[in-house]
Amino acid sequence: MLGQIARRRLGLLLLLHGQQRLSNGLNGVSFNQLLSKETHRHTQSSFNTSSPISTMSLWPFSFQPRDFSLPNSSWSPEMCKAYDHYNALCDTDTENGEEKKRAPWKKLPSYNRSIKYATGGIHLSKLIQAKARLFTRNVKEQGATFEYVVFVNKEEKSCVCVFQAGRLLEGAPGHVHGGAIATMIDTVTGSLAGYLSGPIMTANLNLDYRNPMPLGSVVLIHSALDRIEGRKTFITCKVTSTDESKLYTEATALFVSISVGHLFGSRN
Ligand SMILES: CCCCCCCCCCCCCC(=O)SCCNC(=O)CCNC(=O)[C@H](O)C(C)(C)COP(=O)(O)OP(=O)(O)OC[C@H]1O[C@@H](n2cnc3c(N)ncnc32)[C@H](O)[C@@H]1OP(=O)(O)O
Repeated sequence: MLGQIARRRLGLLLLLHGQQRLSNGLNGVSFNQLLSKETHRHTQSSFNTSSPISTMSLWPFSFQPRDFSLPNSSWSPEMCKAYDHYNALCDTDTENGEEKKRAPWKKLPSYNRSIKYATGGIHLSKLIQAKARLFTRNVKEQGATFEYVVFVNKEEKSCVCVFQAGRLLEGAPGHVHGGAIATMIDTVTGSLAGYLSGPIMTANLNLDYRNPMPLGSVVLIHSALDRIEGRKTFITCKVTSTDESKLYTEATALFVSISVGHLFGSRN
């Protein structure tokens, strides 16, 4: 029984890669209504987290989980500028909540773990490893590691991530570790594949490092759907400077759609 509940919850969570899907679960409340578009308000309100939910509900999140992809004081002016640029391309709401325009761009929210907001009590928590944290969001010090925000263009089936690499990501002296770059590429291409195809796992990731990326720099990670063949979703990716004049890394990735049971050791 608990296994069934966990599988159902995890199925929901794995589907929730996109803001569109997230907003569908908010009882008609647009996710944009929960997010301020003003950078300073983002900075103040993003530290608010909600208290745990003790009762069972079909919705696994509390209403205002902390979104780690909102501006904070560690963001450089270049990071804020890129964020503002893409955020301005997203849907906007009027004051009474009705959408003023429909834009193809959506900002994806980013949590340190989805499970924190699941309900179901102690038994479910044990099943889903309550101490687990998303790798890219597991250092509390802001700006020390991965600062990033992902914007998806649903019409073009592409996305752009604005990424600021913190001082704890050093590889070659003064430059970003290749594994940290690969982590971000996996995260961004995986987010796009999950947004488009539902529950997936990375099957193959190919990287070409073209230029060293200075530590502390802000880059754009552009990802786009190449093709879908049955269970296989192929994504292309390139990492550039914010003015796109410099190419840092190119990549291709293959994601395979999985059943939720795959994560529990079942291949069915
Ligand atoms: C809101 C909450 C969200 C929070 C999330 C935040 C975002 C984070 C996003 C993070 C994202 C990060 C995510 C992560 O980091 S996921 C972690 C890293 N990945 C893994 O651990 C995956 C391990 N591998 C597996 O589990 C299985 O091998 C998979 C599931 C991949 C396939 O096993 P399965 O038994 O299911 O399928 P199959 O073997 O019949 O193959 C099916 C098809 O695929 C083709 N194939 C398979 N492998 C390869 C290969 N290497 N190159 C080329 N092709 C390959 C194969 O030929 C076949 O093609 P065809 O013959 O049908 O044509």
